[in-house]
Amino acid sequence: MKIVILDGYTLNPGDLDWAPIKMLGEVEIYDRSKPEEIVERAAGAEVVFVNKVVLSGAILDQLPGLKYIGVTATGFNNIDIEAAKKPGIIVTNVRAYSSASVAQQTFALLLSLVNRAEMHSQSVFAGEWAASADFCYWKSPLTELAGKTIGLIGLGDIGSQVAQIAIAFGMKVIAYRKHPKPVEGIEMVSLDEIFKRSDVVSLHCPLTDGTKEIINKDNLAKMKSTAIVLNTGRGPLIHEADLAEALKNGVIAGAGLDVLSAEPPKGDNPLLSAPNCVITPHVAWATFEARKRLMQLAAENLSAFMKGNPINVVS
Ligand SMILES: NC(=O)C1=CN([C@@H]2O[C@H](COP(=O)(O)OP(=O)(O)OC[C@H]3O[C@@H](n4cnc5c(N)ncnc54)[C@H](OP(=O)(O)O)[C@@H]3O)[C@@H](O)[C@H]2O)C=CC1
Ligand SMILES: O=C(O)C(=O)CO
Repeated sequence: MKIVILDGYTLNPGDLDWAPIKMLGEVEIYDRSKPEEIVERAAGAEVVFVNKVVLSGAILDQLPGLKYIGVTATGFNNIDIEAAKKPGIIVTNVRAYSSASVAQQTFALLLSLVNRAEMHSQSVFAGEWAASADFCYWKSPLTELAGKTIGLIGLGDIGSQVAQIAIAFGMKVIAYRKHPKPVEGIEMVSLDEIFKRSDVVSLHCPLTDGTKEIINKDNLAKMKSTAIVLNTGRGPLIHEADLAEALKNGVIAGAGLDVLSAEPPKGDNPLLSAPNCVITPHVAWATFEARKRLMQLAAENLSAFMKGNPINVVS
């Protein structure tokens, strides 16, 4: 069975072993593939693995031999699922491999906004503490999380772990999800209440037609002027120009983002020059531990498919 990995570099830049997948067939590995390279590279393959390569209907139409797409990620918004269904291509994703890592990064972003450890450290190393008249000083207001309300949009594998950390910080957790059901210690609320009541709004839902640009001018206007938006989900969950304006005009106080609408971003992305905005380059998933699990689970997905009992099929 010919297996083509179209964008393998970010999963395994050299610190992991492809062995779990190599055991399952004849594997061709590409670090990255440009859109115009996909069809030629995947031609004749029954299996392709992609992380962020976009497999549109137009591309899938040109791959008649393809039987299986293994997404080496949780989010699968880069695949045209309806187009894959027509010829019966099975698409699988990998759930929960990085939930702890993403929840950790969510708080890394939040703490970087409310404590500014890096900014203060840079100031100390620039000599400002040595020159200070007082034993302490701060360069930006510091905020205690205990007692604050965090509003989660999405309460699945990642949102649930974020909730546990928030509770450990003494925060009140409110949440909105697609299929609301009671969860101990968390108040389920409407989307409107998330925006109105939260000191921190954190996005943990998939990117779909229903969630695209859920952070927009109208919803930002409902938020407290002291509120923070966190996004470790997908960039297009946010209307970026609206968020940049809101940060500039003090409509909200800050944003911590691990994802942007285009990755890598274009130089003119308005968030790159927005105030009180912390951005990391889509690293939430990328701990060694999570990538190692991802490799193993992606191979297990393919193995189950090859045995005729596919698991983690997305629809
Ligand atoms: N930055 C990074 O490195 C990573 C980012 N991600 C992103 O995080 C997302 C979430 O991952 P994960 O928690 O594992 O996924 P899950 O499928 O476990 O959870 C998704 C949650 O989103 C909710 N949801 C779905 N549609 C809507 C909607 N229209 N409105 C509100 N809530 C909705 C679901 O609701 P319900 O449970 O009621 O159905 C569920 O609670 C992924 O889709 C991916 O895009 C994932 C991994 C790494
Ligand atoms: O797993 C995911 O959804 C990620 O974004 C990491 O590739």
